[in-house]
Amino acid sequence: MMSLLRPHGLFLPFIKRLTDIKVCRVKRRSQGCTYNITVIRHRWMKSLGSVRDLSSSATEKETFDMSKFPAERIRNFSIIAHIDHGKSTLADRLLEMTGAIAKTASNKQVLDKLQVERERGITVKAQTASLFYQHHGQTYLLNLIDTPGHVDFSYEVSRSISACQGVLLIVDANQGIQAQTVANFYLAFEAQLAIIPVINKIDLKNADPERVEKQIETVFDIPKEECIRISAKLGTNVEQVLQEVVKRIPPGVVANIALFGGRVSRGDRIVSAHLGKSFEVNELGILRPDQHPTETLYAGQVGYVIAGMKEVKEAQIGDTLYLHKQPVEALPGFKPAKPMVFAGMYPMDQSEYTALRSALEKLTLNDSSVSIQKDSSLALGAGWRLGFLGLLHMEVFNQRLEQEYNASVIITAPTVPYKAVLASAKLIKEYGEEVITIINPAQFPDKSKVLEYLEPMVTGTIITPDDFTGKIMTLCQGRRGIQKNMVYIDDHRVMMKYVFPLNEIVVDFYDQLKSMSSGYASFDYEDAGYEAADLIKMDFLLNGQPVEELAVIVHKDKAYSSGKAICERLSNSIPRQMFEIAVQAAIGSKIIARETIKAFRKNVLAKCYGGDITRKMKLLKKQAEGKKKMRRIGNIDVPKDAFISVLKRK
Ligand SMILES: Nc1nc2c(ncn2[C@@H]2O[C@H](COP(=O)(O)OP(=O)(O)OP(=O)(O)O)[C@@H](O)[C@H]2O)c(=O)[nH]1
Repeated sequence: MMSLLRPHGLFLPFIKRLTDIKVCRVKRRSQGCTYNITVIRHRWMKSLGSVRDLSSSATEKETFDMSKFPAERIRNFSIIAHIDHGKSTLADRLLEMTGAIAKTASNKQVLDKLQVERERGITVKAQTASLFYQHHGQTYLLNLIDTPGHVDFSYEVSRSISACQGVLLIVDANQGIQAQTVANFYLAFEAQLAIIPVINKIDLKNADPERVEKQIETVFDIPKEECIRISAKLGTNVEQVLQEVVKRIPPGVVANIALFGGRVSRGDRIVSAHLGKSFEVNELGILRPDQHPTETLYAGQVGYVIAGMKEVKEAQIGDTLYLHKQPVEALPGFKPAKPMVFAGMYPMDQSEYTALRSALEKLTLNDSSVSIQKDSSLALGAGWRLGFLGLLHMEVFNQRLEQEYNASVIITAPTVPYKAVLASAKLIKEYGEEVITIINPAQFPDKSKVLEYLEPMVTGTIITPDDFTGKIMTLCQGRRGIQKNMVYIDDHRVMMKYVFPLNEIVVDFYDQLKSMSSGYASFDYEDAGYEAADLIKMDFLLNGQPVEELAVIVHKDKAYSSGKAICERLSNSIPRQMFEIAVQAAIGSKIIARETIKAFRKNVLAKCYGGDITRKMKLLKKQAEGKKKMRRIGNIDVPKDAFISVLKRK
């Protein structure tokens, strides 16, 4: 009975791993046994009503009697794959076939709920849905957790994976195994999950499922007989997928036991072990994928709970919740997501500060992987320093701010978390620690204070058709990459492993890799610790004034080339103004590069001779609107995108 707390059981990892679906854990002691109940707080779904309304398409809202599902009829599984290999499409088909949603065109990609997800066609947030599936006269409860495909969100993937006992590993029948397929496979493999390889898009003209089966045998050592060939789009063989889920994925270890014990009901008081605060359970239920209230959730079941929590801090993922007056020890093993890219965020105009703060609070409520702290800058005023999982994550966050909260912000050049080992006991006392983390170039300590600087490293996996290996190796060397390994995974495809400084790949590496391989190469990376590096801080000056928000930390060997390149990009992105502007790069007091932006007077009324005042007003208004997208630094108008675009190599 006590195996409920096993680290790879349903509850602990599930709670550890889901972000937006607020998962809480309730442990209950009863008759001498400890029971563990998972409840999910799913607040943000409500606010997305405008994006999607399933209430008419889903079956009538009903209250489910969850006590009717013994653990042997529960399967918790996840769909993992490289981006665009068809996870969301398959998830939609599974939802349709189990009647969780109606079969209509408007229900496409039901689990992709965010506007940004629909626009970009990518999944950002892991979603969960409970499916009821009839198999051999029995009803099974299948908890499906959809996952994102992009590297930035692999954190969400590992969250989802740990909640499961099995995964569907989707591989595109045309593209074959890609870098994230490999990364995701290992996540599932290390978690000792049942892995069902599913070859999708067999309807495509160029589909070559046999070649993909061979790759799966070579790379993952899974016999090709275990692969299921499907077309998620047409529904071909999708029924077989559900059957195999029931057959091959074991029921949850924890759920086996939990069913006979603990439960949480509406009206119960639960206490957060993390905060010691108590909350009343106002509502709870399961997800199909809509919220369906139930009176009670029993151990072994997955659902949501709304418990009057008001701030994101009150719903820490990984927290242990227990029933009031029945305290338990908080469960270990919770590891928060680690931001890898930091950037400053400022309102376009200081008058928008309060509105932006409220938007940030709301948005971080459903994306707890974003770290946030107050910051301020001479040029940009009061703002924040935010930490993201990667650059795409940052862009998606920014896009959501604009779309969902109508907020317009300046994001400064992103930086990775560097470290510095301080040189003297006095400094250690002053900073409070021997090794400090630098997430803002403005805090970069001078060389005289430091024994050594350290930079974060990653191990990158690249899979590419062999035509492009030469070019890609040159690209990797240019990014200070060290090759560790190179193998053929079939007749034409090569898998390469490199160790890179994170800084070198975080901004534009993926874009360059894609464009030089005509989109065929794929890339994924994982944390590889820190290494000593010769780092310096480089400042940029506009008309002789250093602009702190433009400062970057670079490797010494690259200082001159990147200083020159950034000056060029800045001079291209700052529009001509009524006076000449000097753009300079400096290390300490030494100027190492310079560009000049020529003066230019744009008189928008020049063509408006005489008369029509309304036309004049219109032109002036248009000019004023253009200016709104600029931020004045000193007397220079700088476009809001200049800060981030300076780091993007063309
Ligand atoms: N021809 C064909 N196209 C498919 C099939 N399954 C998915 N697609 C298409 O492939 C594209 C990507 O599918 P998605 O389901 O969005 O892929 P995904 O893996 O969820 O993507 P991310 O969420 O961004 O990781 C879409 O244009 C789908 O219509 C299939 O079986 N056959």
